[in-house]
Amino acid sequence: MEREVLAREIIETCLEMTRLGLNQGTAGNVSVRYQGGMLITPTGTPYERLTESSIVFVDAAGQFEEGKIPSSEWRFHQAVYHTRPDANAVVHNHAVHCTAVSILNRPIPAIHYMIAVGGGNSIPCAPYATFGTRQLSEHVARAMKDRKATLLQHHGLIACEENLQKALWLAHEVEVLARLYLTTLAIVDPVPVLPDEEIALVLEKFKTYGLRIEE
Ligand SMILES: C[C@H](O)[C@@H](O)[C@@H](O)C(=O)COP(=O)(O)O
Ligand SMILES: [Zn+2]
Repeated sequence: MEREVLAREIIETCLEMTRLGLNQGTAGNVSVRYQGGMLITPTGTPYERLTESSIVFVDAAGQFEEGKIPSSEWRFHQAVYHTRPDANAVVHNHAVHCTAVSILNRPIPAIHYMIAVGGGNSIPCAPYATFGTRQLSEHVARAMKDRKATLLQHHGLIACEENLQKALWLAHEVEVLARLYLTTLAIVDPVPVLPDEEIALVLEKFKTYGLRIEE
């Protein structure tokens, strides 16, 4: 796809993320895999101010275009693309319920069968490291080796998918799971969970069932 079209899709994804209540201020960032590297949102820029020319190309070596500064988190986006060849889009946000669970430093367990959207029986919580660091990107790579989403301790959420629409959809689903988890956790701890065999069955069914949107 042409760079300008992808840049517009990135901006639409950012704006939709805010409309869905998944983000606030300049928190979060969005990227797509592009020409061996990625196209990514610039650092510290309110989404409503973004234009196609604000989007930054970062190459495989981590070099970026002159005169533009990519998201401070380009390293963990790059780590996801290395770790997950199936991912073409990455979304990061500070959604309130995901971030609240991350502060408790807990994975989201199999409280609902939709946990399988993340590729397993839990949404993990990657250990804390300062934002923008190589250490954080290493934690992300480890957590997302066998998952499409992870919480970031004391920080937020990352989700990846084959395209931007699906990555945003996944981020929204995980936020719903986090909300369900916190709601039930206020009543009982540990929260009842589905057995691994049931999640394995749902994972199998999800191979042919999922979000259907026209490209
Ligand atoms: C401090 C940053 O907000 C950090 O939380 C980062 O992870 C983020 O969400 C937005 O940073 P960028 O504007 O640099 O993408
Ligand atoms: Zn962040």
